[in-house]
Amino acid sequence: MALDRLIKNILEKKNPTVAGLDPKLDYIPDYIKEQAFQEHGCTLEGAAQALLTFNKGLIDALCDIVPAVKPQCAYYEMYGWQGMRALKDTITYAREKGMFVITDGKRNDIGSTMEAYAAAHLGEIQVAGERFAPFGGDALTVNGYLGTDGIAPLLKVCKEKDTGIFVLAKTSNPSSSELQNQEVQGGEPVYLVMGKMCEEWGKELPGKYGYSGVGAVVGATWPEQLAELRKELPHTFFLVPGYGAQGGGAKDVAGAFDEKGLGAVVNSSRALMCAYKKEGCRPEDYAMAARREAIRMRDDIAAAIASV
Ligand SMILES: O=C(O)c1cc(=O)[nH]c(=O)n1[C@@H]1O[C@H](COP(=O)(O)O)[C@@H](O)[C@H]1O
Repeated sequence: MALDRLIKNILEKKNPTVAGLDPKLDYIPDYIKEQAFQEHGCTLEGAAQALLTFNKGLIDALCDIVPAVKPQCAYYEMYGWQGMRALKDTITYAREKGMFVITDGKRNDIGSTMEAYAAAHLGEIQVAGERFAPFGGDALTVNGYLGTDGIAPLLKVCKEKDTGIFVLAKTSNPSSSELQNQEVQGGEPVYLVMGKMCEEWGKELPGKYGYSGVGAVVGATWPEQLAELRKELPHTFFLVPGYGAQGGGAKDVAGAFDEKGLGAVVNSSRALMCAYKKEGCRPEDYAMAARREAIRMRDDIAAAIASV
C-alpha cells in the first residue's frame, strides 16, 4: 500500500516532514534564471527550465534527510504546458532519488472525470495499446466534497497501481471554518464527517502500519482539531500543511502524531524554498539553506512530539 512507502521513508529518515516544491520565479536565485533564459529565452520554456533546475537543487540537498516532496500543480500550470513538463520532470527526478511524491492537485469532480484525473496522476493511460504513466506521483491531494462516487475511481486506481490519496478535511487557511466547522445533523463538524468518510474509504486500502491509503489533509494552523481528529481517525494518516510561512509551529503539529510518533507528515514550502533569503546567505547556497531549515524543522518537531 502506497502510504506504507511514505511511512517507511519517514521511519528510515526519522523525519515526518515533506518539502513543498511550490516554485515561483520570485523565489528562484537570479543565477539560475539567467542561465535558463540564456538557453531558452525569456519565455515560458525559460521559466519552466528555471523551475526544474531550482527543484533539482533542492531535491539533491534534501533527499537523504527528507522523505517526501509535495509539488503543488498550480505553480507549474502557471507556466503553461512547459510548466507542466517541469512538474512531470520534477516528479520523476524526486522518485529517482527515493523520495515519495505527493502531487498536490486538489482534484475533484464527478466519477467519470475523476477517472481521468486518477489515470493522469496516479495510474496509467493507454494509447493504441501502449501504456503510459502521465505524471507518475505516489499520491494525490483531492477534495472529497462530491462524495463517494467522486472518490471511488481513485480508490480503484490506487489499488491497481499502489498509489494513495489525501482528502481535504480541515484546511489550513483562515476561512476554512466558514464551511468546515459547520455542524451537521448529529452535531458533528463537517471536517469530522469528512474525516470519518476517509476512515470508511480507507478500508479498501489497508496498510501494514495501521494507516490506510486514504489520508486526510489537516492544517498545522488548527492544533485543537489536529488532536481531535488524531483520536477520532485511528487509521487515517494526516498531511499537515501550514507549518512555517502560515504560522504553524512544532507544538501545533505535535497532536497530529500517535503514541509511536507516526500518523502525520508535516509540509513546509516557502520556509524551505526561501530559507536562503531569510538567512541572508549567498543565493548559490539556496539548497544548503533549505537543508539547514529542514533539519531545524525535523528537530523541532521531534522535540515537540517527545514532550507530549
Ligand atoms: O493540500 C495542501 O497541501 C494544502 C492544504 C491546506 O489546507 N493548506 C495548504 O497550505 N496546502 C498547501 O500546502 C502548501 C503550503 O505552503 P507554505 O505555506 O508555503 O508552506 C501550499 O502548496 C498549499 O497549497
